Amino acid sequence: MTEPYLSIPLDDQAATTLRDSGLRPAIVDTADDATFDAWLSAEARGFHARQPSAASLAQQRELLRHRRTTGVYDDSIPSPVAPVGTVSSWPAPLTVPGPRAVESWLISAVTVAPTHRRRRIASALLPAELRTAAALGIPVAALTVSESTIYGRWGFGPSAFSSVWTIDTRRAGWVGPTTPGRLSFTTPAEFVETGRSLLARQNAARAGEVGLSDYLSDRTMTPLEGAPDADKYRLVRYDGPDGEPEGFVTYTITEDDSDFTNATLDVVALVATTAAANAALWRYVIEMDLVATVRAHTRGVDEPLPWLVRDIRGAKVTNVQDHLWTRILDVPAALEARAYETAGSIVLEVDDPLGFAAGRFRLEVGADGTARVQETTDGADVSLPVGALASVYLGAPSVAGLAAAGRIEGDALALDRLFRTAVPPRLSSWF
Ligand SMILES: CC(=O)SCCNC(=O)CCNC(=O)[C@H](O)C(C)(C)COP(=O)(O)OP(=O)(O)OC[C@H]1O[C@@H](n2cnc3c(N)ncnc32)[C@H](O)[C@@H]1OP(=O)(O)O
Repeated sequence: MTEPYLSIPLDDQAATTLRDSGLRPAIVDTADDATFDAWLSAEARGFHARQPSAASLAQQRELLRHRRTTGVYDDSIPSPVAPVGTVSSWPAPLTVPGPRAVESWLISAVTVAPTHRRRRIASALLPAELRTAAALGIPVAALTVSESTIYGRWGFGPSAFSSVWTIDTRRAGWVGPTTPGRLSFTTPAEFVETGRSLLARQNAARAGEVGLSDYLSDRTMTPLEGAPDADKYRLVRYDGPDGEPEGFVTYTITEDDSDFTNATLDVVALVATTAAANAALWRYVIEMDLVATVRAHTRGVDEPLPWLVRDIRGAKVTNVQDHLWTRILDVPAALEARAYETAGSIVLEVDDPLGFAAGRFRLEVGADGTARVQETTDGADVSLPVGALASVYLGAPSVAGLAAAGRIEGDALALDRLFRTAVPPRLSSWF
């Protein structure tokens, strides 16, 4: 049986707008290899990536067929087979504070050919994705972004930030705990099912993470066709003292030909379902012989590394940036889906020019942290645009900054007390 999200037709409004501009939007038949290959190649071109090889196209066809795939075609150009606009989307659970899960609409592969940029193609496609998600009854949309200046205009807000680390291994030194488990090399072939289930467990336990498709899970363990350094991938698992798997790290090492002791280790993914696994895997990479520098990206902003090393300045955060962006489409469903760490009541006035989330809502949180949300005519305690609501939705400490910027008006402290969580949200993958 076809999933409802795959059979839902093209959004009428976007189709009309694009046709009025001489373009032809279409849902791509991902079972048709030639059409799908042209779409995949156009997407790669849109991100300035290499033209995918035949092997890469075959792999992507296999792994990405489950996505709702949209192309925008310009039949007036000499080679109209390649779309001039692309987007793909699919439903997945988003972990919210509790931890609990809310159904979300993940949007990816948003590209417009440089030859057709700034003709409002993305402006037709993005609201169409939101209407499609709303029609499916999905209360939240989410994406990871190439640029942080694009999606705010459609009501998205940055909801989880990520950090990049550069560790001088000799300076940092290890003072973290000695862990009771066991490390060993493995291979994607023997570990993939275990790895997938570790990722699922890790991600279900942390607000901001999403449920990963096999494609997204597997690329944390095994390089995709054509990935640079594919032959350098190493995969090490950590099993607890009872022999149960608790995490893994995938990494590459690049040697310095002029100095054997100056190699750089790049962490592809470090996945942990326990604090012991997190510590053991960090220790493993930091204490690697011949490695002077360890680099890791897409970590949480609360990574415990500074407390695990002897010299805090040997483990530097070299970047913190917005990573997960969410868009609330149904305020009661989204806010009721998460848990809250304190009881209370607040009336929110939400401004949403696209209409999905606009209104005034009373959020009442009981002693057990469960919320009830209803439309109300009571006076608002707080007024905010839908993008600001997205930025506080998952518990990030963003209220004060948004209030300072004038984007949250009213009792910001009360909002912060209710929404903020002790552990900030994190998304440790790209989609
Ligand atoms: C979830 C993801 O896939 S993230 C990946 C996003 N894609 C990329 O980065 C690939 C390279 N960029 C592109 O393909 C295109 O520039 C896109 C998709 C970002 C925008 O497509 P376009 O069709 O040119 O955008 P469109 O003409 O609809 O412009 C809409 C608005 O966004 C603005 N805008 C478009 N691109 C950008 C940008 N890169 N940065 C900031 N603003 C932008 C436009 O100025 C316009 O603003 P306005 O509504 O205030 O007038």
